[in-house]
Amino acid sequence: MGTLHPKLGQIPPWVGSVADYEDLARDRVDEAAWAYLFAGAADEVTLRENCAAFQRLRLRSRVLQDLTGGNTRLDLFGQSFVSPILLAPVAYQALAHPDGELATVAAASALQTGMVVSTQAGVALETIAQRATAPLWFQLYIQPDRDFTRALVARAEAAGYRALVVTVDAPVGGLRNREQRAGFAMPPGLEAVNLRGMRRPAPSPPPGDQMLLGGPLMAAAPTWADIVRLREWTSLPILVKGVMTEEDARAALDCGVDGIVVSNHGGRTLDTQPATISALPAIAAAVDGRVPLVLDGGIRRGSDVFKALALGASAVLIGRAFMFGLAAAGAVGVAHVLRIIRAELEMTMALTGCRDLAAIRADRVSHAD
Ligand SMILES: Cc1cc2nc3c(=O)[nH]c(=O)nc-3n(C[C@H](O)[C@H](O)[C@H](O)COP(=O)(O)O)c2cc1C
Ligand SMILES: O=C(O)C(=O)c1ccccc1
Repeated sequence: MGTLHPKLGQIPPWVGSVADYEDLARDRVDEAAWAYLFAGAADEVTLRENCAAFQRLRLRSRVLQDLTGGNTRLDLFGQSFVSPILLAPVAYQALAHPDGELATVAAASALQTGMVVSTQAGVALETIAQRATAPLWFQLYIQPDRDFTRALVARAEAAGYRALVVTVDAPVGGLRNREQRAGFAMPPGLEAVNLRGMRRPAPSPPPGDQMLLGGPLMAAAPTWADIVRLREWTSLPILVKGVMTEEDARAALDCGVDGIVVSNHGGRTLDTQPATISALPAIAAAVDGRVPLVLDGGIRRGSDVFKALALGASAVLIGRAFMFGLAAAGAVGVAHVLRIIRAELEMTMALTGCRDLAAIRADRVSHAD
């Protein structure tokens, strides 16, 4: 976590966009933590493409529309949200700012924004819930110890979490060369407190020609059968996070999920996957409105949120965007980033002639030629 930057928390007057917060954050976070927090896998093709693909889309504005009574309200699983922008699950937020998840939940509460809390949070899920006055969802990594996993789900339910977001795209951590080059090591004192007391698989014997496949990690990795079992463990809505193909969207529907998060983990796991916004239309066509879709990856502007909604998402998660705010200025930075993206979304809606989220349809977006 290093030493505190002397200006941590001060926000200069020129800061007005997520990109500005990125500049500020880069200045205020030590290099190794920066590499951990913001790197992508391998050559970072997907990391860049998530953003670039939004920038290739063009808006089609309709003018002189009646915008009376305009709003960004959203109802999902019977829960009401003031905007379709939720905070993505991000592990170990104290790497960005000493207040970590507690700063994020304060900002989410102040702005009535939904927050998805990571299994790998550095603060107990119950403590975060006690601080929250906005809807919380719990991100679940299914653990090798399934009994422990079941107890974790029960804890989240008891603490008042209102949905489970099961991340399925990272049975093994991504290869992040930028992080390796920076020599990142987890600082002492930061741990996955929610997983304390869990049995861990014995370390594997020295491998022969097998390094990963055939080892204990992969043998314990979740499968679709675990999603079916999860359905029996909880009455909470279940979303699977990390779907990038129509085939997997159909498999998720077959398991009875309540929602799908179209995500490539922000380009942190498998590099050279397409941008999420490029994968969305085919997935939306396959799902055909049976469950809501949530998209994350590359959202840095309110116009990106708009494009995701136009192409079939009901809501989006932002990851790095709020983490830039957290790293630069703690809770105030997260709240400011949320205000910025929300204001940009409202302006985009006003200027494209969309009074509410239902008006944001595919005809408002085209591909740049
Ligand atoms: C530092 C960091 C830690 C993350 N930790 C988790 C996690 O614990 N669980 C999870 O499902 N996704 C995790 N993610 C992925 C995010 O939930 C999200 O999918 C991604 O950040 C979206 O892309 P964006 O950062 O471009 O908005 C993490 C992302 C970052 C940048
Ligand atoms: O870094 C990540 O993206 C992530 O999801 C994760 C998973 C396990 C431990 C820490 C972070």
